[in-house]
Amino acid sequence: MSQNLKSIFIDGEAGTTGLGIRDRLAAVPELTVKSIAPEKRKDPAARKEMMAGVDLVVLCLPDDAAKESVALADELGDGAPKIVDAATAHRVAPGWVYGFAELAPGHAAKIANANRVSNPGCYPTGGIALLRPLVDAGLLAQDHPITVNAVSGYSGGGKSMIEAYEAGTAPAFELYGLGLHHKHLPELQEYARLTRRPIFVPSVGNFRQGMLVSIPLHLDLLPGKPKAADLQDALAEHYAGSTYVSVVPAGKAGGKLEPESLNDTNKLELRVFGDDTLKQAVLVAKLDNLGKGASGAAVQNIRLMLGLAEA
Ligand SMILES: NC(=O)C1=CN([C@@H]2O[C@H](COP(=O)(O)OP(=O)(O)OC[C@H]3O[C@@H](n4cnc5c(N)ncnc54)[C@H](OP(=O)(O)O)[C@@H]3O)[C@@H](O)[C@H]2O)C=CC1
Ligand SMILES: CC(=O)N[C@@H](CCC(=O)OP(=O)(O)O)C(=O)O
Repeated sequence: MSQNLKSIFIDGEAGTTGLGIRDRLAAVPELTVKSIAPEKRKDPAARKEMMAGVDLVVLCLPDDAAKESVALADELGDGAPKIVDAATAHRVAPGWVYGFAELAPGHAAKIANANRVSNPGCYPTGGIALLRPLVDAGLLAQDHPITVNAVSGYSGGGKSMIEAYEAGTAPAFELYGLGLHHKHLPELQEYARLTRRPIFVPSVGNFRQGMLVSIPLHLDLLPGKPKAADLQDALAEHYAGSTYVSVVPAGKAGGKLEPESLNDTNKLELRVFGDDTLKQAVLVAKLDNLGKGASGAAVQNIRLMLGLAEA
């Protein structure tokens, strides 16, 4: 085995996101994954010892456990590994870089130079990807009243939701987050650069993985009254040359879109459906909630942070 292999510990390796990252990393010859004995996976001392011996730790844990792991890493001082946190815990926290490499020019370099990177939530990945370039281009006012609707496969809810759907005890389809305080709102608002809190209506359906995030817009309420093509052009310009994010002409979709075609990839597709006569448009992002929405993005960030070329 080469001396130059970089080592990674996945804290929470047995969970949905952890397993997805482990499978993806198995295909990366420059990296080796160090695993903890199953009976010690919740033992803080054993986790700290693992962290001391690796270049990077990925946290695939509930928020409280992720915060505990960061405290354990802090105790290692200069010997602390780099951290990618897949939980929600540090997504708008000071000192952390948000792990959406395509956010803005130069952002991938910020991730590459960071010691602590928070992996984005699945829904915000789609919402921010659609909104941020339009805000940056001046096509969308920061205080515009935005509504984000989304549907996710049930794997987005982790082990317990997967078990409920696979046991047949969960509903075929469900709206949730109707208390208007979904945990993804802070990062969505912050990294889309919105000054007005968006309304976010997520839903989950009886399919394992895949996701659509959609944002309706009245074009005559936007600065300069753009046409749908202007929004598409701005997105296409922002993502030109991107390996994983593409802007797809909506005409090909025939007014319909299903959520599963990007499953098991790290891809994100953006579309602008519109009717200029009606002065209306719907922006839609499609991604795999377990891919670009979780494990795929984590591996993209790990590669950047450990100096590996884009896969
Ligand atoms: N599923 C998804 O699409 C996404 C999830 N995430 C985030 O990733 C994190 C993990 O989610 P997900 O993989 O879905 O969750 P899962 O419930 O599938 O997995 C969580 C894992 O963490 C383990 N765990 C819990 N507490 C501790 C602890 N104190 N020490 C060590 N291990 C612990 C669990 O073990 P046990 O089961 O034995 O309790 C389980 O193996 C969450 O913060 C989630 O928000 C991020 C992006 C997408
Ligand atoms: C269907 C479902 O329940 N989805 C999860 C989000 C999954 C996800 O990606 O959120 P994190 O990245 O923040 O874990 C939810 O809405 O809480």
